[in-house]
Amino acid sequence: MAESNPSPAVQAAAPHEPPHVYKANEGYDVSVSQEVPRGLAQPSAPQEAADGDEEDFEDIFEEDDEFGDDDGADLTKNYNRQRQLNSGASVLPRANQQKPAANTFASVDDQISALSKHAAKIRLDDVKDTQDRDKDKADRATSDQVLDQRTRMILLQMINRDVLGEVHGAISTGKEANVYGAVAYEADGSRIQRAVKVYKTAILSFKDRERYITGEHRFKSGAEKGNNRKMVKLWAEKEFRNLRRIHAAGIPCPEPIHLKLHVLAMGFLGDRRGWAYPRLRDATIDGDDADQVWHSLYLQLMGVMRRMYQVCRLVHADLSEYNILYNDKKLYIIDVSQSVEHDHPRSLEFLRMDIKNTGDFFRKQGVDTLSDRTIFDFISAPEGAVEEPGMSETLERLYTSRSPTDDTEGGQAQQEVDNEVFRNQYIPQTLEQVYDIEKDAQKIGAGQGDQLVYRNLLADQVVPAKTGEEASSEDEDDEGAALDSDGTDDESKFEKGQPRGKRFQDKDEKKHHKQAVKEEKREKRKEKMPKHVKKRLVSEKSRGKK
Ligand SMILES: Nc1ncnc2c1ncn2[C@@H]1O[C@H](COP(=O)(O)OP(=O)(O)OP(=O)(O)O)[C@@H](O)[C@H]1O
Ligand SMILES: [Mg+2]
Repeated sequence: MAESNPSPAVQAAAPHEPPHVYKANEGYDVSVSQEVPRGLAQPSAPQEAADGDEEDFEDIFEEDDEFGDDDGADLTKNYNRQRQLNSGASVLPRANQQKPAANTFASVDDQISALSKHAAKIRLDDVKDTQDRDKDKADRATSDQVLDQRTRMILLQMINRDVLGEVHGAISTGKEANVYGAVAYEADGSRIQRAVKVYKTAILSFKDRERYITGEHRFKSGAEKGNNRKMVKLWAEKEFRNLRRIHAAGIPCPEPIHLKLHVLAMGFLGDRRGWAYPRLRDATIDGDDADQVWHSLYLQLMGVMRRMYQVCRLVHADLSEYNILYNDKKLYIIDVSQSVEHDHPRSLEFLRMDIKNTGDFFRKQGVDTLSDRTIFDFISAPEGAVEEPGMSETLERLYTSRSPTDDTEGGQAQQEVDNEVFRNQYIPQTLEQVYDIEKDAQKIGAGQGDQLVYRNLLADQVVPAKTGEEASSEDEDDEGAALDSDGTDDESKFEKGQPRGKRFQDKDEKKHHKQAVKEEKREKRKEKMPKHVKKRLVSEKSRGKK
């Protein structure tokens, strides 16, 4: 029961709840008091205990999951399945028991020995750690990046399928994942660099990740504690899907190539010799035009955030100089496993935090930035360009339309105050969360709707509009129904690039339309068939079909 288990991680943001403590590159911090879920409370190493146990490799040799369509319902299904399995985790023998395994134990054995011929292609001693080049490499090679047997098997399988040719040492070893350099060979024998992100399957910090999953329709049933191997798999899947969306939108990021359980193969962002591009944090930008470059990088990044929001319908949720790589005046977005959809109950809070963190960084570089609120509006406004150079032009216009005092010292102090106010303002995500709806409605009525922080979201976020057809085909009152973002939200809409709801309509027109639909429904209700009669008819009909 939700009441008996009031874990902060599974609750949506309460109105006026202060933003959570944010740690760069780690996302939002959980309060120290938070209980560690059972099943996750175990020492962080070794990753897996089941070395040499064939049964433990079975899922590796199962048919690959389909990632053909980016359908939200799929993930929800996975999650529901996961939840059922987890609810009896200790008594249930194995996840896939009900399904006849494609591979018998013997064939798993055979496959393992067949793969062993590739063993020499995993060469982790070849370390290219760009983050800490001076750290004792040998040390890390022996402690941090030892692969567990399952991971090794997955990598061998990827080698066997020519997804990878060889796997080299770690580019980065972190708390939640290690990233390895790899190469693949094209049909003509040419080498391509790859990166392989291996999520750690026995880590405590994954408990924190629940907040990014809970409330998102793609993970409707909420993250389940317990079976962390499955959790990590879903987490990797989330990064893979998010990467695919971002990549498809033409935003610079690693190309998603292959995913197997907790191992994700992607395009390598780095030079031909295998050195990864530096994080923006470590980038050296000098020369006479350095200021100009920093300014244009700022515009570039704000544009990327807008495009991610409007085209991919995603908020990065851990965007900072740590999760952006830099090369040749271009920014690359990485680490998107925690990125959330529009309908996540905290997506706007995360967006605001992304704006703060990136803004802070550019301000430190001496860039004259726009206020957080201005950027928030720029990113969330449905109208306007969603590609370059249009987005940069919009930003430049925002600079010129600033009050003339803004770039003076006093103006900047004022901006800091404004930013602080904005950061503490409560942003509702749904109509239910609007604190004082009557007051806000009055504001809109008095033509002051522009003062609302969430004004750009009125069309499809706070008051998600349905199309006329959808709205009139429903029995319930439209407001109530419109509040639920149903789990069946079809992501193919996103792929076709269709606008969601009626956000592109004129505001007045929308109001009139809504009124008309309401009117129509009121009329309909008068001659509505009683529910019990309808039920009977429906069941008779369906029986007739059989
Ligand atoms: N596709 C890539 N090409 C080159 N380098 C990469 C790529 N992906 C990640 N890296 C490098 O690996 C580092 C860590 O990657 P990422 O941020 O995705 O992991 P993480 O989830 O932050 O891991 P952790 O939180 O455990 O540190 C990055 O800072 C970057 O240096
Ligand atoms: Mg990172």
